[in-house]
Amino acid sequence: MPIDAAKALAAEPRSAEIAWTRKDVLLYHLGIGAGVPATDPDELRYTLESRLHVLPSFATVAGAGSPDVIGGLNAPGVDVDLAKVLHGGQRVELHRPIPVEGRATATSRVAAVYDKGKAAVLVMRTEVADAAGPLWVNEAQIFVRGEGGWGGERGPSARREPPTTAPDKEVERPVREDQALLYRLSGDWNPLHADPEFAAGAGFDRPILHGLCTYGITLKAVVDTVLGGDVGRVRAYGTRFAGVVFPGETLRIRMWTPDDHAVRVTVTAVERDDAPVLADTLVEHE
Ligand SMILES: CCCCCCC[C@@H](O)CC(=O)SCCNC(=O)CCNC(=O)[C@H](O)C(C)(C)COP(=O)(O)OP(=O)(O)OC[C@H]1O[C@@H](n2cnc3c(N)ncnc32)[C@H](O)[C@@H]1OP(=O)(O)O
Repeated sequence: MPIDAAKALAAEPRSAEIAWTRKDVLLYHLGIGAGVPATDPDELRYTLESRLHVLPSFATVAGAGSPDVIGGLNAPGVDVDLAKVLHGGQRVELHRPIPVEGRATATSRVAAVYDKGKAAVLVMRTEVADAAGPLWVNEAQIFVRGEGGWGGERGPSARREPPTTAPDKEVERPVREDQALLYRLSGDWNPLHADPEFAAGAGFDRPILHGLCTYGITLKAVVDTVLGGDVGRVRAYGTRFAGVVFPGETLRIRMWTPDDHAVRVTVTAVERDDAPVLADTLVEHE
């Protein structure tokens, strides 16, 4: 059985030591499109080690590749075909700003397994702490096509309507043709994002962008547009991946600021009649 929900949920949390350097942070920032224009002082805080601040979505890649971290798919009771996997959603909660380099312990477990009939949704939760205390919590929702139907709990519904009022801010962000090739160097080597044959086997005309790359591009746009470029103001950031992005497309990022502590966001693909890309997206901030 590819997903044994009972076994996955009963498994003890697993811990792994993770570490990251300024170089990892710089590479991540380039992978989500930072540094354009290269000499813009506002960009240098993402690209120059002497001025470096860490975009909080770096939490999703810090320590990526560490074999004991089950935030990826190596969890007990989970044995799925990578070609059936899509990233369904992501939430990061920050306890404090992420240091530009660090060592920490990541503790991961499968927090929920939902049976959507034609698909399964796995919820992977990872808590990260260093010697000074808790740093962040990651929760990833992983959508596994063709794996439902065992009679399990259906879980919450993802269907919600976007805001109907005009946004307070709107920006466009072009996605480079080689964005996924850069982004994957931060640790997600899934061939779905680079290998045309693998992508075709998964049902796509060409490789698609990592969901977490769109996630990072969007958070940077919100921080730069609404939060005065201050990454330290972000408290939490959640989204649902509502549709694929192809490298080379343009993202339209719309922002609503209903109060002093939240930014609601939608992201659409401009060249495909504003097809939804990110939905149910909220940045909570100071
Ligand atoms: C650490 C992190 C580990 C990362 C692992 C992943 C590795 C990465 O390399 C992989 C990626 O980056 S993939 C790229 C990013 N993701 C995407 O592009 C997915 C985009 N979304 C889609 O294609 C569809 O919304 C799709 C296909 C997701 C759903 O569309 P439909 O099949 O049409 O579903 P629908 O009929 O609308 O709904 C069926 C039930 O599922 C729930 N649901 C829908 N979208 C969801 C989503 N995104 N996440 C979670 N649940 C979702 C619906 O609510 C519905 O359930 P219910 O009937 O109970 O409401």
